[in-house]
Amino acid sequence: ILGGYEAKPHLRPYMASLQLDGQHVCGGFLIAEQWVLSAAHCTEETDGRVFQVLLGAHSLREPEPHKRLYRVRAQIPHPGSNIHNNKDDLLLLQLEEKAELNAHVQVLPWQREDRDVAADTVCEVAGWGTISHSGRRPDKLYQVERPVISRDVCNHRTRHDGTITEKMMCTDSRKKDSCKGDSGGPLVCSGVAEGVVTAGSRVCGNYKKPAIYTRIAPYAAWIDGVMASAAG
Ligand SMILES: NCc1cccc(Nc2n[nH]c3ncnc(Nc4cccc(O)c4)c23)c1
Repeated sequence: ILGGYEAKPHLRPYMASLQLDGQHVCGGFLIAEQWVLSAAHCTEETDGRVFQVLLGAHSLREPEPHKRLYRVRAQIPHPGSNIHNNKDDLLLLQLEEKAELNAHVQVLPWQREDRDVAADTVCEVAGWGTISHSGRRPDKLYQVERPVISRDVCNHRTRHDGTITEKMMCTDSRKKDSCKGDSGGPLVCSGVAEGVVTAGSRVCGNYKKPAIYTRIAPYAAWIDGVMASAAG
């Protein structure tokens, strides 16, 4: 997160850190007791290894009472996701067991109504991604507020030049922005997850490249289907 600030500990109890060998790779969030939603691009450069999911954390390193690392039973990228574009950039992770819910570990409601969030709506994005252009990685969860910008503005030829589909949304990226390692985290508007951070052009903090999020509502049937089929 660039231009943000340290989050109040455990006020975002849905936040997940997707890790490999104890290293934070991507964000994610709890959408059901045994399911985390993240971004399919997070599995690139992992050469098929399975993540572990850290829940209940504020600090990545320090011991905290409700922090717990979960094994993943299955990683299911959206069938339409690929390495060449940002389309369908979603990843469902089934935990080996149901997460133990408490004040520090909670499910985040996600938007099922497929309607655009109005431009200028201020939403929040949080993560353990880089907090400087030099790539400094925080130990603690950071967050930043960002206004939604319209698809038309985001698709302007000087911005993302028509690549933003109706299954994506954008926020202003001037100075304050998501960045490397924040992919997979939720864009939260009025307490509801509306989008999932996707790296897009990978640029951070440049107003000419607004941040791109995969909208969740268009994928409700896929999410429900995967959770139902793997249940039990
Ligand atoms: N704001 C959009 C967004 C969301 C999520 C991730 C990303 N960026 C990145 N995703 N993956 C990456 N691998 C290497 N470098 C990257 N960006 C980077 C890193 C240091 C300085 C800087 O100015 C930009 C990214 C960008």
